[in-house]
Amino acid sequence: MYKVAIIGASGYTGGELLRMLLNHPEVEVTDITSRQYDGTPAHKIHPHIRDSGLVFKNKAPDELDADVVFTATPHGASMKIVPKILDTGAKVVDLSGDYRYRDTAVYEKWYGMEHTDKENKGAFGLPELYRDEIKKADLVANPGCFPTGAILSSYPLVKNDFVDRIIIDSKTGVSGAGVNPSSTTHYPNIADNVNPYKISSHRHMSEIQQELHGFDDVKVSFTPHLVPVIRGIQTTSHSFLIKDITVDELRQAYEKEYKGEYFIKLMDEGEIPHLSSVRGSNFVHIGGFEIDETGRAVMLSAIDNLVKGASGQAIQNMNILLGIDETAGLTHFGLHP
Ligand SMILES: NC(=O)C1=CN([C@@H]2O[C@H](COP(=O)(O)OP(=O)(O)OC[C@H]3O[C@@H](n4cnc5c(N)ncnc54)[C@H](OP(=O)(O)O)[C@@H]3O)[C@@H](O)[C@H]2O)C=CC1
Ligand SMILES: CC(=O)N[C@@H](CCC(=O)OP(=O)(O)O)C(=O)O
Repeated sequence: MYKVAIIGASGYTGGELLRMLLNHPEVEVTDITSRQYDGTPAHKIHPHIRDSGLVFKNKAPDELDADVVFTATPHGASMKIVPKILDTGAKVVDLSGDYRYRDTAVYEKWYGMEHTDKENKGAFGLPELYRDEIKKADLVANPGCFPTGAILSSYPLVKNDFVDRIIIDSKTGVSGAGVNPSSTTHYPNIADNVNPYKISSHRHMSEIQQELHGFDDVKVSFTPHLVPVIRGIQTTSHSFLIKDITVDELRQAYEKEYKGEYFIKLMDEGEIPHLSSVRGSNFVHIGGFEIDETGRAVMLSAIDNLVKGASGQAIQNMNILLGIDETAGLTHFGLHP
Protein backbone atom coordinates (compact mmCIF):
# COMPACT_ATOMS: atom_id res chain seq x y z
CA MET A 1 0.00 0.00 0.00
CA TYR A 2 1.25 3.52 -0.76
CA LYS A 3 1.17 6.02 2.09
CA VAL A 4 -0.68 9.31 1.61
CA ALA A 5 -1.22 12.35 3.82
CA ILE A 6 -3.57 15.34 3.64
CA ILE A 7 -2.63 18.83 4.80
CA GLY A 8 -5.71 20.99 5.41
CA ALA A 9 -7.79 17.86 6.03
CA SER A 10 -10.43 19.71 8.07
CA GLY A 11 -11.69 21.64 5.04
CA TYR A 12 -14.15 20.64 2.34
CA THR A 13 -11.68 19.29 -0.22
CA GLY A 14 -9.69 17.65 2.60
CA GLY A 15 -12.82 15.85 3.79
CA GLU A 16 -13.64 14.80 0.26
CA LEU A 17 -10.11 13.43 -0.21
CA LEU A 18 -10.52 11.44 2.96
CA ARG A 19 -13.91 10.04 1.88
CA MET A 20 -12.49 8.72 -1.36
CA LEU A 21 -8.98 7.72 -0.22
CA LEU A 22 -10.38 5.53 2.55
CA ASN A 23 -12.04 3.45 -0.19
CA HIS A 24 -9.01 3.43 -2.46
CA PRO A 25 -7.63 -0.08 -3.02
CA GLU A 26 -3.94 0.83 -3.15
CA VAL A 27 -3.34 3.58 -0.59
CA GLU A 28 -3.38 4.01 3.15
CA VAL A 29 -4.00 7.42 4.76
CA THR A 30 -1.22 7.89 7.29
CA ASP A 31 -1.59 11.52 8.36
CA ILE A 32 -4.34 14.15 8.32
CA THR A 33 -3.34 17.61 9.49
CA SER A 34 -5.24 20.49 11.01
CA ARG A 35 -3.94 23.40 13.04
CA GLN A 36 -7.19 24.11 14.90
CA TYR A 37 -8.32 20.50 15.51
CA ASP A 38 -5.06 18.96 16.75
CA GLY A 39 -5.96 15.74 18.63
CA THR A 40 -9.57 15.60 17.33
CA PRO A 41 -10.87 12.35 15.73
CA ALA A 42 -11.74 12.75 12.04
CA HIS A 43 -15.47 12.03 12.49
CA LYS A 44 -15.92 15.00 14.86
CA ILE A 45 -15.32 17.33 11.91
CA HIS A 46 -16.41 15.05 9.06
CA PRO A 47 -19.32 13.18 10.66
CA HIS A 48 -19.80 10.93 7.62
CA ILE A 49 -16.27 9.49 7.97
CA ARG A 50 -16.74 6.79 10.65
CA ASP A 51 -14.27 4.34 12.19
CA SER A 52 -11.25 5.53 10.23
CA GLY A 53 -9.13 5.59 13.37
CA LEU A 54 -7.61 8.83 12.06
CA VAL A 55 -7.00 11.82 14.32
CA PHE A 56 -6.10 15.33 13.12
CA LYS A 57 -2.56 16.34 14.04
CA ASN A 58 -0.94 19.74 13.76
CA LYS A 59 2.13 18.26 12.08
CA ALA A 60 4.77 20.17 10.16
CA PRO A 61 5.05 19.35 6.44
CA ASP A 62 8.40 17.59 6.94
CA GLU A 63 7.03 15.35 9.71
CA LEU A 64 4.61 13.47 7.47
CA ASP A 65 4.97 9.79 6.69
CA ALA A 66 3.85 9.65 3.06
CA ASP A 67 4.74 8.85 -0.54
CA VAL A 68 2.25 11.47 -1.76
CA VAL A 69 0.98 14.51 0.14
CA PHE A 70 -2.14 16.47 -0.81
CA THR A 71 -2.05 20.14 0.11
CA ALA A 72 -5.74 21.06 0.43
CA THR A 73 -4.81 24.53 1.64
CA PRO A 74 -5.61 28.07 0.49
CA HIS A 75 -3.51 29.80 -2.15
CA GLY A 76 -0.68 31.68 -0.50
CA ALA A 77 -0.42 28.94 2.18
CA SER A 78 0.44 26.15 -0.27
CA MET A 79 3.53 27.88 -1.65
CA LYS A 80 4.98 28.03 1.88
CA ILE A 81 4.27 24.34 2.57
CA VAL A 82 4.99 22.60 -0.74
CA PRO A 83 8.79 23.20 -0.92
CA LYS A 84 9.21 21.65 2.53
CA ILE A 85 7.36 18.50 1.47
CA LEU A 86 9.29 18.19 -1.78
CA ASP A 87 12.52 18.35 0.26
CA THR A 88 11.46 15.15 2.06
CA GLY A 89 11.25 13.30 -1.28
CA ALA A 90 7.46 12.91 -1.20
CA LYS A 91 5.40 13.87 -4.24
CA VAL A 92 2.77 16.58 -3.93
CA VAL A 93 -0.64 17.25 -5.41
CA ASP A 94 -1.52 20.85 -4.56
CA LEU A 95 -5.19 21.83 -4.76
CA SER A 96 -4.64 25.59 -4.64
CA GLY A 97 -3.89 28.01 -7.45
CA ASP A 98 -0.27 28.51 -6.38
CA TYR A 99 1.46 26.29 -8.95
CA ARG A 100 -0.99 26.39 -11.85
CA TYR A 101 0.65 29.21 -13.79
CA ARG A 102 3.53 28.76 -16.20
CA ASP A 103 4.37 32.42 -15.68
CA THR A 104 4.36 33.45 -12.02
CA ALA A 105 3.92 37.11 -13.09
CA VAL A 106 0.43 36.17 -14.28
CA TYR A 107 -0.24 34.55 -10.89
CA GLU A 108 0.99 37.66 -9.08
CA LYS A 109 -1.25 39.90 -11.17
CA TRP A 110 -4.44 37.84 -10.72
CA TYR A 111 -3.92 36.68 -7.15
CA GLY A 112 -2.58 40.05 -5.97
CA MET A 113 0.33 38.58 -4.04
CA GLU A 114 3.99 37.83 -4.48
CA HIS A 115 4.85 34.23 -5.38
CA THR A 116 7.48 33.14 -2.89
CA ASP A 117 8.38 29.81 -4.53
CA LYS A 118 9.41 30.51 -8.09
CA GLU A 119 11.73 27.48 -8.09
CA ASN A 120 9.22 24.62 -8.04
CA LYS A 121 7.05 24.23 -11.11
CA GLY A 122 3.92 22.10 -11.16
CA ALA A 123 2.59 19.99 -14.00
CA PHE A 124 -0.91 21.29 -14.78
CA GLY A 125 -3.06 18.52 -13.36
CA LEU A 126 -5.66 18.05 -16.04
CA PRO A 127 -4.92 14.41 -16.98
CA GLU A 128 -7.03 14.41 -20.14
CA LEU A 129 -4.66 17.06 -21.56
CA TYR A 130 -1.37 16.61 -19.71
CA ARG A 131 -1.09 12.93 -18.71
CA ASP A 132 2.52 12.56 -19.94
CA GLU A 133 3.77 15.63 -18.03
CA ILE A 134 1.97 14.52 -14.86
CA LYS A 135 3.60 11.05 -15.02
CA LYS A 136 7.06 12.62 -14.81
CA ALA A 137 6.27 15.28 -12.19
CA ASP A 138 7.06 15.55 -8.49
CA LEU A 139 4.52 18.34 -8.06
CA VAL A 140 1.09 18.46 -9.67
CA ALA A 141 -0.96 21.66 -9.67
CA ASN A 142 -4.56 20.50 -9.55
CA PRO A 143 -6.66 22.86 -11.70
CA GLY A 144 -9.37 25.14 -10.35
CA CYS A 145 -12.95 23.93 -10.28
CA PHE A 146 -14.31 26.36 -12.89
CA PRO A 147 -11.33 25.84 -15.23
CA THR A 148 -11.78 22.04 -15.17
CA GLY A 149 -15.34 22.19 -16.57
CA ALA A 150 -14.64 25.15 -18.82
CA ILE A 151 -11.40 23.90 -20.38
CA LEU A 152 -12.63 20.36 -21.02
CA SER A 153 -15.82 21.58 -22.68
CA SER A 154 -14.01 24.16 -24.83
CA TYR A 155 -10.70 22.50 -25.75
CA PRO A 156 -11.83 20.70 -28.95
CA LEU A 157 -13.39 23.96 -30.17
CA VAL A 158 -10.10 25.81 -30.05
CA LYS A 159 -7.83 22.91 -30.96
CA ASN A 160 -9.74 22.52 -34.23
CA ASP A 161 -9.75 26.29 -34.90
CA PHE A 162 -13.55 26.35 -34.90
CA VAL A 163 -13.64 29.51 -32.77
CA ASP A 164 -11.33 32.30 -31.58
CA ARG A 165 -13.46 33.80 -28.81
CA ILE A 166 -15.41 32.01 -26.11
CA ILE A 167 -17.83 33.38 -23.55
CA ILE A 168 -18.05 31.07 -20.57
CA ASP A 169 -20.89 31.31 -18.09
CA SER A 170 -20.72 29.09 -15.00
CA LYS A 171 -23.04 28.39 -12.07
CA THR A 172 -21.42 27.06 -8.95
CA GLY A 173 -22.55 25.45 -5.72
CA VAL A 174 -21.66 27.07 -2.42
CA SER A 175 -19.14 24.43 -1.27
CA GLY A 176 -16.76 26.04 -3.78
CA ALA A 177 -16.24 28.79 -1.22
CA GLY A 178 -14.79 26.40 1.39
CA VAL A 179 -15.75 25.48 4.93
CA ASN A 180 -15.68 28.94 6.53
CA PRO A 181 -18.99 30.83 6.38
CA SER A 182 -19.15 34.41 5.11
CA SER A 183 -21.83 36.96 4.25
CA THR A 184 -21.63 35.74 0.64
CA THR A 185 -22.52 32.20 1.65
CA HIS A 186 -25.01 33.16 4.38
CA TYR A 187 -28.30 31.29 3.74
CA PRO A 188 -30.63 34.32 3.32
CA ASN A 189 -28.22 35.82 0.81
CA ILE A 190 -27.95 32.75 -1.40
CA ALA A 191 -31.25 30.90 -1.04
CA ASP A 192 -33.80 31.67 -3.82
CA ASN A 193 -31.15 33.73 -5.52
CA VAL A 194 -28.61 33.73 -8.33
CA ASN A 195 -25.58 35.85 -7.56
CA PRO A 196 -23.19 36.74 -10.37
CA TYR A 197 -19.82 37.76 -8.91
CA LYS A 198 -16.45 39.04 -10.13
CA ILE A 199 -18.28 39.35 -13.42
CA SER A 200 -15.24 40.30 -15.48
CA SER A 201 -12.38 39.78 -13.05
CA HIS A 202 -12.48 36.27 -11.59
CA ARG A 203 -8.99 34.77 -11.30
CA HIS A 204 -10.05 31.59 -13.04
CA MET A 205 -10.43 33.55 -16.28
CA SER A 206 -6.64 33.78 -16.41
CA GLU A 207 -6.26 30.04 -15.78
CA ILE A 208 -8.74 29.15 -18.53
CA GLN A 209 -7.06 31.67 -20.81
CA GLN A 210 -3.64 30.13 -20.10
CA GLU A 211 -4.84 26.73 -21.29
CA LEU A 212 -6.82 27.87 -24.34
CA HIS A 213 -4.82 30.87 -25.47
CA GLY A 214 -2.06 28.89 -27.21
CA PHE A 215 -4.38 28.25 -30.10
CA ASP A 216 -4.19 31.34 -32.31
CA ASP A 217 -4.68 33.77 -29.45
CA VAL A 218 -8.10 32.57 -28.46
CA LYS A 219 -9.81 35.08 -26.19
CA VAL A 220 -11.77 33.90 -23.20
CA SER A 221 -14.42 35.73 -21.18
CA PHE A 222 -15.75 34.21 -17.98
CA THR A 223 -18.49 35.04 -15.48
CA PRO A 224 -19.32 32.89 -12.43
CA HIS A 225 -22.67 32.78 -10.62
CA LEU A 226 -23.34 31.44 -7.15
CA VAL A 227 -26.54 29.36 -7.09
CA PRO A 228 -28.32 27.77 -4.14
CA VAL A 229 -26.91 24.26 -4.49
CA ILE A 230 -24.21 22.68 -2.35
CA ARG A 231 -22.11 20.95 -4.99
CA GLY A 232 -21.53 21.23 -8.67
CA ILE A 233 -20.57 23.50 -11.53
CA GLN A 234 -22.72 23.86 -14.61
CA THR A 235 -20.97 25.64 -17.45
CA THR A 236 -22.42 27.01 -20.68
CA SER A 237 -20.02 28.27 -23.33
CA HIS A 238 -21.04 30.45 -26.24
CA SER A 239 -18.82 31.01 -29.24
CA PHE A 240 -19.33 32.18 -32.79
CA LEU A 241 -17.88 29.75 -35.30
CA ILE A 242 -15.15 30.98 -37.62
CA LYS A 243 -15.30 27.74 -39.66
CA ASP A 244 -18.32 26.47 -41.52
CA ILE A 245 -18.97 23.20 -39.73
CA THR A 246 -22.00 21.01 -39.15
CA VAL A 247 -23.29 19.78 -35.81
CA ASP A 248 -21.97 16.32 -36.73
CA GLU A 249 -18.48 17.71 -37.32
CA LEU A 250 -18.67 19.54 -34.00
CA ARG A 251 -19.56 16.34 -32.16
CA GLN A 252 -16.95 14.31 -34.04
CA ALA A 253 -14.21 16.69 -32.84
CA TYR A 254 -15.16 15.92 -29.24
CA GLU A 255 -15.46 12.18 -29.87
CA LYS A 256 -12.00 12.15 -31.41
CA GLU A 257 -10.39 14.23 -28.66
CA TYR A 258 -11.87 12.31 -25.75
CA LYS A 259 -11.87 8.78 -27.17
CA GLY A 260 -10.92 6.41 -24.36
CA GLU A 261 -11.15 9.06 -21.62
CA TYR A 262 -12.86 7.21 -18.80
CA PHE A 263 -14.09 10.25 -16.91
CA ILE A 264 -15.48 12.21 -19.87
CA LYS A 265 -18.98 11.32 -20.95
CA LEU A 266 -20.40 12.94 -24.08
CA MET A 267 -24.16 13.32 -23.91
CA ASP A 268 -26.46 11.98 -26.62
CA GLU A 269 -28.29 14.41 -28.91
CA GLY A 270 -30.71 16.55 -26.88
CA GLU A 271 -29.44 15.20 -23.56
CA ILE A 272 -28.47 17.90 -21.04
CA PRO A 273 -25.59 17.48 -18.55
CA HIS A 274 -27.05 17.86 -15.04
CA LEU A 275 -25.39 18.47 -11.69
CA SER A 276 -27.58 15.75 -10.23
CA SER A 277 -25.92 13.18 -12.50
CA VAL A 278 -22.32 13.97 -11.57
CA ARG A 279 -22.68 14.91 -7.89
CA GLY A 280 -20.23 12.84 -5.82
CA SER A 281 -18.48 11.45 -8.92
CA ASN A 282 -15.33 12.19 -10.87
CA PHE A 283 -17.16 12.27 -14.20
CA VAL A 284 -17.50 15.26 -16.52
CA HIS A 285 -20.68 15.31 -18.57
CA ILE A 286 -20.33 17.31 -21.78
CA GLY A 287 -23.29 18.18 -23.98
CA GLY A 288 -24.82 20.93 -26.04
CA PHE A 289 -23.34 20.32 -29.49
CA GLU A 290 -25.78 22.81 -30.96
CA ILE A 291 -25.28 25.56 -33.53
CA ASP A 292 -27.98 28.21 -33.87
CA GLU A 293 -28.97 30.33 -36.86
CA THR A 294 -26.46 33.03 -35.96
CA GLY A 295 -23.54 30.57 -36.07
CA ARG A 296 -23.26 30.36 -32.29
CA ALA A 297 -21.99 27.03 -30.97
CA VAL A 298 -23.30 26.18 -27.51
CA MET A 299 -21.48 23.68 -25.31
CA LEU A 300 -22.42 22.57 -21.80
CA SER A 301 -20.64 20.74 -19.01
CA ALA A 302 -21.40 19.55 -15.50
CA ILE A 303 -18.93 18.49 -12.82
CA ASP A 304 -18.88 18.16 -9.06
CA ASN A 305 -16.60 21.00 -7.91
CA LEU A 306 -15.36 18.94 -4.96
CA VAL A 307 -14.65 15.81 -7.02
CA LYS A 308 -13.56 16.31 -10.66
CA GLY A 309 -13.16 20.00 -9.75
CA ALA A 310 -10.83 19.23 -6.82
CA SER A 311 -10.33 16.06 -4.75
CA GLY A 312 -11.33 13.40 -7.29
CA GLN A 313 -9.08 14.93 -9.90
CA ALA A 314 -6.32 15.16 -7.26
CA ILE A 315 -6.66 11.39 -6.68
CA GLN A 316 -6.65 10.81 -10.44
CA ASN A 317 -3.36 12.74 -10.51
CA MET A 318 -2.01 10.74 -7.57
CA ASN A 319 -2.84 7.50 -9.42
CA ILE A 320 -0.84 8.74 -12.42
CA LEU A 321 2.10 9.80 -10.19
CA LEU A 322 2.13 6.35 -8.55
CA GLY A 323 1.84 4.54 -11.91
CA ILE A 324 -1.31 2.68 -10.87
CA ASP A 325 -4.69 2.43 -12.63
CA GLU A 326 -5.77 6.05 -13.21
CA THR A 327 -9.36 5.24 -12.27
CA ALA A 328 -8.56 3.46 -8.98
CA GLY A 329 -10.91 4.55 -6.20
CA LEU A 330 -12.86 6.80 -8.58
CA THR A 331 -15.18 4.64 -10.63
CA HIS A 332 -18.38 5.27 -8.69
CA PHE A 333 -21.24 7.07 -10.48
CA GLY A 334 -22.94 10.22 -9.18
CA LEU A 335 -25.69 10.51 -6.58
CA HIS A 336 -28.71 11.05 -8.83
CA PRO A 337 -31.33 12.32 -7.97
N1 LIG B 1 -13.96 24.04 -2.48
C1 LIG B 1 -13.79 23.78 -3.77
O1 LIG B 1 -14.75 23.46 -4.49
C2 LIG B 1 -12.44 23.87 -4.38
C3 LIG B 1 -11.34 24.31 -3.70
N2 LIG B 1 -10.13 24.38 -4.33
C4 LIG B 1 -8.94 24.83 -3.62
O2 LIG B 1 -8.53 23.82 -2.71
C5 LIG B 1 -7.97 24.42 -1.55
C6 LIG B 1 -8.77 23.97 -0.34
O3 LIG B 1 -10.11 24.36 -0.51
P1 LIG B 1 -11.26 24.04 0.52
O4 LIG B 1 -11.09 22.68 1.05
O5 LIG B 1 -12.52 24.42 -0.12
O6 LIG B 1 -10.89 25.09 1.66
P2 LIG B 1 -11.36 25.09 3.18
O7 LIG B 1 -11.30 26.49 3.63
O8 LIG B 1 -12.63 24.34 3.31
O9 LIG B 1 -10.21 24.26 3.92
C7 LIG B 1 -8.87 24.60 3.89
C8 LIG B 1 -8.20 24.04 5.13
O10 LIG B 1 -6.82 24.41 5.08
C9 LIG B 1 -6.35 24.65 6.40
N3 LIG B 1 -5.51 25.85 6.36
C10 LIG B 1 -5.92 27.13 6.13
N4 LIG B 1 -4.86 27.96 6.14
C11 LIG B 1 -3.77 27.17 6.37
C12 LIG B 1 -2.38 27.44 6.52
N5 LIG B 1 -1.91 28.69 6.41
N6 LIG B 1 -1.55 26.41 6.77
C13 LIG B 1 -2.03 25.15 6.89
N7 LIG B 1 -3.33 24.83 6.77
C14 LIG B 1 -4.19 25.84 6.51
C15 LIG B 1 -7.57 24.87 7.31
O11 LIG B 1 -7.54 23.88 8.31
P3 LIG B 1 -7.11 24.20 9.84
O12 LIG B 1 -7.49 25.63 10.12
O13 LIG B 1 -7.93 23.21 10.58
O14 LIG B 1 -5.64 23.95 9.88
C16 LIG B 1 -8.76 24.64 6.40
O15 LIG B 1 -9.71 23.75 6.96
C17 LIG B 1 -8.03 25.95 -1.77
O16 LIG B 1 -6.81 26.38 -2.31
C18 LIG B 1 -9.16 26.08 -2.77
O17 LIG B 1 -9.06 27.24 -3.52
C19 LIG B 1 -9.96 23.97 -5.61
C20 LIG B 1 -11.01 23.50 -6.34
C21 LIG B 1 -12.35 23.44 -5.78
C1 LIG C 1 -18.26 29.56 -4.81
C2 LIG C 1 -16.85 30.07 -4.74
O1 LIG C 1 -16.56 30.99 -4.01
N1 LIG C 1 -15.97 29.44 -5.50
C3 LIG C 1 -14.60 29.79 -5.50
C4 LIG C 1 -13.83 28.80 -6.33
C5 LIG C 1 -12.72 28.25 -5.51
C6 LIG C 1 -11.72 27.46 -6.28
O2 LIG C 1 -11.86 26.35 -6.62
O3 LIG C 1 -10.71 28.14 -6.68
P1 LIG C 1 -9.14 28.04 -6.50
O4 LIG C 1 -8.78 26.62 -6.26
O5 LIG C 1 -8.60 28.53 -7.75
O6 LIG C 1 -8.82 28.89 -5.35
C7 LIG C 1 -14.35 31.20 -6.04
O7 LIG C 1 -15.07 31.67 -6.88
O8 LIG C 1 -13.31 31.77 -5.65
